[in-house]
Amino acid sequence: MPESIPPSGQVLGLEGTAWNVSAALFDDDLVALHSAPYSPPTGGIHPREAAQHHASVMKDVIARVLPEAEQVRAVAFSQGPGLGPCLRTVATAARALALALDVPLVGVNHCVAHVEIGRWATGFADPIVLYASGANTQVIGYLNGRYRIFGETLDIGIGNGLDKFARSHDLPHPGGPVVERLAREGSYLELPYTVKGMDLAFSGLISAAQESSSPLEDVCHGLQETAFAMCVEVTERALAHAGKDEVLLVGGVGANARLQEMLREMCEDRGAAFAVPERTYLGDNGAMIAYTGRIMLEAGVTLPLAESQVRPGYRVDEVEVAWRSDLGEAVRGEPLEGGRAQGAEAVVEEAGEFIVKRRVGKRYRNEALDRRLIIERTRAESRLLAAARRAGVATPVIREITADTILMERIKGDVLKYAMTEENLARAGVAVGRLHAAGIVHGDLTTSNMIVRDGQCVLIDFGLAHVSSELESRGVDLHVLFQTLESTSDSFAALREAFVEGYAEAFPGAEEALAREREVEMRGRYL
Ligand SMILES: C[C@@H](O)[C@H](NC(=O)OP(=O)(O)OC[C@H]1O[C@@H](n2cnc3c(N)ncnc32)[C@H](O)[C@@H]1O)C(=O)O
Ligand SMILES: Nc1ncnc2c1ncn2[C@@H]1O[C@H](COP(=O)(O)OP(=O)(O)OP(=O)(O)O)[C@@H](O)[C@H]1O
Ligand SMILES: [Fe+2]
Repeated sequence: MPESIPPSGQVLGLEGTAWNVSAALFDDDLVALHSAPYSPPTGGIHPREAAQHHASVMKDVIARVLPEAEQVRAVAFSQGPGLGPCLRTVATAARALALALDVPLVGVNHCVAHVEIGRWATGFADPIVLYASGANTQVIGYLNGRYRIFGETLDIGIGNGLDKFARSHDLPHPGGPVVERLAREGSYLELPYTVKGMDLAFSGLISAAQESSSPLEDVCHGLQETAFAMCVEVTERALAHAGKDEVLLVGGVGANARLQEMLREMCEDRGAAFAVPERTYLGDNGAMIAYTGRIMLEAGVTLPLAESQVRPGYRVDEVEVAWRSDLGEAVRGEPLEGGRAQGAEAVVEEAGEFIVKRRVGKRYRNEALDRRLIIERTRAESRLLAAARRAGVATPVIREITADTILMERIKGDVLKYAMTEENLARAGVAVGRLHAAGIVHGDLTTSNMIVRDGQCVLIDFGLAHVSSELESRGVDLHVLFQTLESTSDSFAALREAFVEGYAEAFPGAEEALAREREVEMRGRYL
């Protein structure tokens, strides 16, 4: 390790987690950037072949940017997540360079780098981030020194899904841009829509699209409308839940004009700001690693050689964000402020002892899909609120229902997200335990949807609820809640334990469901 870091100069950044080998130099601004993308001759990306490609072009890519450097202060590299063989190739090059130049190494989390270059390029301070790429689909927000995952895909990344779909129709790789082009010529087609709280799942949608016998343009159109509406819905839910007012789109799929348009419309309608970095900084690139390496270096974060092994499953929330001095805007605002609340789906208005919950049309959503979701969810909500009540779960009493509106009892109490005590979590555990024991799954178990009144946790917002005694549905239900807890509280472990106590008390099948939750959690930690 070098004695001291040169006080000025550039950080060299190396990216190569998957398809792109890219090197860049960054000081106060981008100084140089060069990339050598790998495109598989057939099929998708083969990790070992990609790594061979990376090894063969690495020297040239670095040689293209290095002459632009006056003084290299550090070598930053993508330490993970990504494909093991590719990561190892890049790490080897980075170590050799750092030794040769006698400068420190900086190990950058690839997902954090997507977010940081996005903040740099757009000037956003504290956004909710939709990170939509090949391997990842996550909704991320910053709180208390970490980037937290509010929600993410429970199976595959959206980009890989689009690529897989394209492959099944013998379309070239990457599939995303091809699907986008074809979708412009097609019209809407109904496909499965899967959202669970702030999480989502794409594999059912991709399989259905692959098996459809409708014209390819229509399938592409339907696929985009469905997949992107799911992404925008969970982003809006995170925005409403976290009380932030900026949305940043990053990752390769962020290049899609339709996805950008939908997010922009959602933000306009909510009064939030929306931005997307220019194309160069959206997909994998060396600039994001060089830039993030630089801000990490300035915060004193370097990586001893002995600890520089790659981390294929490195999660964004494992990184201690030492370079941000702010804490991030904590969950704020009052429930039903001014007698009105706007969730991700509905407008809720106070009416004396009642509230009126009306599901409003979403401008970003295809009209047919919009209508279908509003009707399905209003119907599910009224039916399952009542069923849960009959099973002894505290829920609001319903007074009147129309196709898009429910008039229900107003629950006067503390919304759990503003009252996260162990005692209240134990009460929430009892409520969810009773619900699961009755064969009902909530589908949107966030702390915004629980109100503590008279020592009891009342469950609201049953729009995504369904009847199910499947272990998987229960596991996912719990996972959605735990993820929300983890993303908004620093005392996650204790709160979770308190919840588990209440849950186990009320539900004989608790142990099995909790075991499945852990399995679901591990599945999210892919790559
Ligand atoms: C871990 C890392 O290696 C990985 N990288 C990655 O996925 O590459 P990225 O450049 O962020 O995104 C590539 C994906 O972005 C999609 N894509 C590119 N242009 C697109 C477009 N116009 N519409 C939809 N998808 C698009 C491609 O189909 C491909 O699946 C990641 O960030 O998850
Ligand atoms: N019966 C009720 N009594 C009191 N407050 C309520 C009631 N129903 C809803 N609210 C308030 O309105 C907010 C939004 O309601 P709800 O969660 O039902 O809407 P949504 O649009 O489905 O939300 P989401 O963003 O979770 O999809 C709640 O977080 C809560 O603060
Ligand atoms: Fe990426």
